[in-house]
Amino acid sequence: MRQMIAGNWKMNGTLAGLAGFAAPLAAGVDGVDLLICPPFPLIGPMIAAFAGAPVAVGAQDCAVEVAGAHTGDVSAPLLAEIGASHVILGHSERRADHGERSALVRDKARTATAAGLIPIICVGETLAERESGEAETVVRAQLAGSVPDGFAGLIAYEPVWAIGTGKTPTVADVAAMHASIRASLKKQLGDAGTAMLILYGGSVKPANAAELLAIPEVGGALIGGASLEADDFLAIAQAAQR
Ligand SMILES: O=C(CO)COP(=O)(O)O
Repeated sequence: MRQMIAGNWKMNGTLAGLAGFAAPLAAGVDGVDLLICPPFPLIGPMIAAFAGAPVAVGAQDCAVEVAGAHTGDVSAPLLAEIGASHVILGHSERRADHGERSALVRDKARTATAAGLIPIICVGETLAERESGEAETVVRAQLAGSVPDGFAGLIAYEPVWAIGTGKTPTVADVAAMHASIRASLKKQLGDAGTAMLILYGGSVKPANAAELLAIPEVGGALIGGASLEADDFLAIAQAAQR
């Protein structure tokens, strides 16, 4: 299966830095889908910087409503209109910082899909949940709540304790979680759940990418810190399975 290497810039990046970031990535990486999700104001300029390059540009969130009196929110139809292809939904930082619950993530996924965006729904357990042996139960519940019927998008498994910490789960733990997510998706979505890409996210770096990306049912990576430097992002993409 063709893997996707996606960057989540979070609240990082500058307009001044875009051209320097885009140039080394402009040729793409054969056999691998590339996506960068910068902050909202950089989406349009990044699409322009990657014009003609095989690199998609997406958003990190969208509103559940399509338009109206929602100060500070950004609508999925507008994101689609300016050329965004994907939208990350339910990232643990949005669940933690903005109180986003799974039901809202599910409704945002419906709105995004209707607008023509491809959602990437994030799930993942906290350290306390992992240490108490509840990781798979927590993630199953997040999937049941966040993934709408008929969903056509991607899932990203991001253990909260691995994000920005330099810690990663063991290969066996990633394999077990991705197998569990696959089983949930098949149960919820039938055939559509069989081929859906399940990305791994959390401290993916050039040094550990090959090992993580070779794990069965890992369909690619969602990368925070290491997506900010083109060389690191490219090195991770080159480690992807083809
Ligand atoms: O949250 C992440 C991507 O969405 C992962 O972030 P890091 O790669 O910085 O750990």
